[in-house]
Amino acid sequence: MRHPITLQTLNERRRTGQPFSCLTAYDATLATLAGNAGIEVLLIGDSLGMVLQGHASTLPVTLQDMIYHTRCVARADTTSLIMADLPFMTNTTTVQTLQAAGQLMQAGAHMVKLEGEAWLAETVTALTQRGVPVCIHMGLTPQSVNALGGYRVQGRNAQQAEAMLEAAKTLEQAGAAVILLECVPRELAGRIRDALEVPVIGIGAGPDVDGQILVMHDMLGATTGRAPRFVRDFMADTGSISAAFRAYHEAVTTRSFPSPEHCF
Ligand SMILES: Nc1nc(=O)c2c([nH]1)NC[C@@H]1CN(c3ccc(C(=O)N[C@@H](CCC(=O)O)C(=O)O)cc3)CN21
Ligand SMILES: CC(C)C(=O)C(=O)O
Ligand SMILES: [Mg+2]
Repeated sequence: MRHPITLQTLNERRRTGQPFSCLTAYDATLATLAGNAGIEVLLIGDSLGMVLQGHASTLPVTLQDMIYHTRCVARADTTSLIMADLPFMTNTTTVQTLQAAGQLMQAGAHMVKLEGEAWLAETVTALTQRGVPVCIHMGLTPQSVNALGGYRVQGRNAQQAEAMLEAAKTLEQAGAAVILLECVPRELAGRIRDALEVPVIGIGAGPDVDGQILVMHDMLGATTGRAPRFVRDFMADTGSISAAFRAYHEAVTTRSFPSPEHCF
């Protein structure tokens, strides 16, 4: 029997300096192929609002949408760790967040991911106390695209960088099991990683973190419009979906992805 990937696996990878790979997945077939290629973490991302549903942002995605896709991925024949995003505005109170997270866990997630910063500390503790491991998504948080004024790199000035570092420490103290950093300067991501004990996953955050994640469609070359700078098309030099997944896993675990052109 194959051993499942757990939080303990990710902690061990962090401790031994062996990066792990993560990918979004929204359906059972591609989740199975990604798991077979060795991808350690499968995220049911609310990016599905854009890549599956055709919306211009992730805001229209509902909890029911996330539950449906989590069920689909959870039926995959895989030992990967399954993480599910809490969609926009399902975190207005701690009670609401607990209920929404409970539904995602019952749909088959092993942990949940929430976008936000230090103001989430109390909610993180409440989830953790009830047996729901939490990943906090910081930096560019796409559910706040209207407040941020676009999909822009975050933490570029010293004051913002210090605030993000302090928030990450607060959230770790509150019980966060994993931190995910999106679109932050490479140097800041490395500093945050070194200040924490939990695994740090990056997307557009450079190589000095413990894991990497991409949206599956992007790494298969299926981006419509201009791809973000941090994307590499692994289909271009492989030619099959399974080979692209294997190439991505290999590039992440050997730290050949991301390279400087994918960083800020
Ligand atoms: N297909 C897809 N890929 C993603 O990575 C993704 C989604 N959809 N949907 C939800 C969010 C939106 N994301 C995005 C979208 C665009 C940029 C982007 O174009 N960023 C600029 C940075 C500009 C700057 O401040 O320097 C870039 O050039 O990469 C980044 C993240 C990440 N997520
Ligand atoms: C880009 C990743 C980190 C995400 O949150 C998503 O796919 O929704
Ligand atoms: Mg998301």
